Amino acid sequence: MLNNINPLQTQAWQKLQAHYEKMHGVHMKELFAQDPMRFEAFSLEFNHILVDYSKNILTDETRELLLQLAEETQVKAAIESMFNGEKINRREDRAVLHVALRNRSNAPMMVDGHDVMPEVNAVLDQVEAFSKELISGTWKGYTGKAITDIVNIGIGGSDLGPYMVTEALKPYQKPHIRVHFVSNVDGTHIAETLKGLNAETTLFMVASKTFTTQETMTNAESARDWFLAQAKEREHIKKHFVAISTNEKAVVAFGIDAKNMFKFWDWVGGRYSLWSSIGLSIACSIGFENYAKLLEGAHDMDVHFRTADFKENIPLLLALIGIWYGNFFGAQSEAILPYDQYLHRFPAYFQQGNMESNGKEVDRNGQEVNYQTGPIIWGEPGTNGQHAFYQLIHQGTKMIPCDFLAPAISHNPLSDHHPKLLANFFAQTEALMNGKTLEEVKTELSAQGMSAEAIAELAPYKVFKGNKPTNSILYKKLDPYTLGALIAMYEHKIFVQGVIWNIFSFDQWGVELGKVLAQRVLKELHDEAPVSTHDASTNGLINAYKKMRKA
Ligand SMILES: O=P(O)(O)OC[C@H]1O[C@@H](O)[C@@H](O)[C@@H](O)[C@@H]1O
Repeated sequence: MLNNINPLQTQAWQKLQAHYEKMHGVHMKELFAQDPMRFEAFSLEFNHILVDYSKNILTDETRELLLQLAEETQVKAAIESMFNGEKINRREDRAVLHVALRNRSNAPMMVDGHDVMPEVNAVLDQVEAFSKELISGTWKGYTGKAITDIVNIGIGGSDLGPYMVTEALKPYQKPHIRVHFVSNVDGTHIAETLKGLNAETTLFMVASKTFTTQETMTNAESARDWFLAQAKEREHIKKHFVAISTNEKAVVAFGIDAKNMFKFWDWVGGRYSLWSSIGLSIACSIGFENYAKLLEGAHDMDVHFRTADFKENIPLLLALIGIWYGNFFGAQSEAILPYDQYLHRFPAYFQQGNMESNGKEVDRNGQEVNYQTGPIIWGEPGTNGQHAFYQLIHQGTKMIPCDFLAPAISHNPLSDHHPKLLANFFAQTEALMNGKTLEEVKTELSAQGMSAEAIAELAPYKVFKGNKPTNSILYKKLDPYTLGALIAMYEHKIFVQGVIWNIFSFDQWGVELGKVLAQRVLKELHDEAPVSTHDASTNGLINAYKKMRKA
């Protein structure tokens, strides 16, 4: 079971607090100057993924104390509880076993005393068979034509994962199958997606764990209307709609053949579900063999996470570094900056992964925490971000620890693009670390022939303090295996942080409020009469909306 330890009560926390007093004035430049082996001491490798965490404000002692924090908060036992299928999602009384979905060793994984692997494998077989039929064109639409376009309809975990992965693995996509994602209840999303599609050759995947989510069901109904406007017969739905869900009753009620339902289980959290049949769109886009490699990469990272010594445990160390900045330096956010265009949805994916998991203020005793929990996650691909928001990272008043990710080999080695991209990747972390002193700026400006007066005026603006922490994650090539490993790495980082913060990472009660409120307001929007049931602002806005629509 999970511990119930307030991290502030640990000895390690007290020691880290004292250690922080020593460390917060230290410049990383000094740490590099003191230790020529710093890169070797603070970097790790995992199957063609190099994680360099040496550009952080930490020493051996910091690492030891952080590792002690992980010991004292019983992270090891928590990892075992997850892998052993214990109900660590306690407020929903569920196990947390997405690791079973990618358990390529096939060793038994137990939930409620039974091995889930046979069911997991059965659904994977179903995914494999279906994706093969679809890709080979054996699966035919209602007029006998092969499918050319897949539309995945889902939101949150039923959208972000498959969308991110299919974008990331575009080089592996089967060219004759296009995949589209519709998530927003804004009718524009589905309307624009359906433009140019042909009902005869389009297959909809309605992806929803609950099969009750308003956005998804509304989009699915509109997709069905669009389809039936052309196909006419309801009977044809079964050739063009499949469902991915845990709710068979609702799937059948929608008109989807139970045979075309791909199930998963309540022990798979939405934001951890791309490894389940929610990954069907991925398998149909890149082929099952590639999807299996994605699972394999994640599985190998799982094994690393479960078995590696803490000092060499990549997800664990990344988690501890995050805690070091969030809880001691007061950093509010973390940026994920992929120097890999294919990963353009990766930050958005982990925005949900991280913020829905660890955006919690109540601990495992039901008490409000008196320390910081989950960070704000954001980011955009480099080099675009450099020309947009890096200014604040370099010279703003906030500390923003950044993860830089990049492939050594590009899928698109056009002329000098990749060396230029990677030059930026290396230069940025170096600049963020070193900064530029006033002296350096002055020397530079005077070499340009500037007058002493002009230098005095301009120089302060050109100073970079540096000492901005970064992790550099350099991988050989973005293939399915590597992507699987990278995703699992971040998932486990989030898990460790939740354990240490003594919060429940696998529920998401905070999302529920909006759903309930929107239902109430929706009823009022269907009525023409002005409303007076809310606060003055909300009443004013709703009534203005009603008036604008009439005018
Ligand atoms: O897959 P369904 O059930 O449609 O849920 C979709 C999403 O809904 C949100 O409210 C959250 O709870 C997410 O974790 C979830 O992924």
